[in-house]
Amino acid sequence: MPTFAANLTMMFNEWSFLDRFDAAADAGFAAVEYLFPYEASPEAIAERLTRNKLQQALFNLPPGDWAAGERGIAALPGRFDELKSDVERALNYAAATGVKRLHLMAGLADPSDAEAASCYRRSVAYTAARLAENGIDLLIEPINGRNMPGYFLNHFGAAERLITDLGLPNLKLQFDVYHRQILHGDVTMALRRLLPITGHIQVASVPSRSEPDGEELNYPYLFGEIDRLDYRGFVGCEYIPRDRTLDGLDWFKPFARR
Ligand SMILES: O=C(O)C(=O)[C@@H](O)CO
Ligand SMILES: [Mg+2]
Repeated sequence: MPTFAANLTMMFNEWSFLDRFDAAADAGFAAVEYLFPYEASPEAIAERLTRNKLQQALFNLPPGDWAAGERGIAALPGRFDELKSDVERALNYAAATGVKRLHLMAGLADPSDAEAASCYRRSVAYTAARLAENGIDLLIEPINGRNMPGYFLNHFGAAERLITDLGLPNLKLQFDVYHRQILHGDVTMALRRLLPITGHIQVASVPSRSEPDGEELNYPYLFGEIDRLDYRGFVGCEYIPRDRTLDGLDWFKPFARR
């Protein structure tokens, strides 16, 4: 049975950020993820995790100036020093939360730009090495251009090539089924082939990015496939509830912690 992590950036928005931990645990989740922890203190997050016996599945390294439209800095020339201090900041939260995987966002840049490609490679290699010293995996995630126009890492093949080329044991793929379906389709065959390099899976319905309970993808089949593949990691529920979060959890009831 997959271990689902509630995505607290998208789900449980009826509560304040820290109260979402309690709400997710009350709803039966054993793990949580979110985009960014940085507006709360590491200690406050750690306290909520402990109080609710929750595992921290994932969060992202700092993404640059998100409010100004940045979506990561790894592929952006001239930002390497900032990236290095971002890695230390994320490691501080990782130590407090016990998370074992972090996602590095690439940023908005032309994937065919040689300078961006070289910056990205250097940033990924540096971050993976620094995280390895702390027993943490680094994830990279292809993101579709409808949700994030101009995002550098917009192809599963490009992510796979970089992971294979660098050959770093703690560099892995964040396989977001929603992005995969929009970018390329062929979800099941891709899961089978890419599972050995996959460090985290995320789910949402396509096209609405809401509960994984219908529309274009057959999630009961895909959850079964994830089990048949003997995937031992987390499945992040990175979806925007159609209405109130608790009203949309019928799909999750068979998996809830009791
Ligand atoms: O957008 C996604 O998909 C993610 O997983 C985020 O971490 C990046 O915005
Ligand atoms: Mg995702």
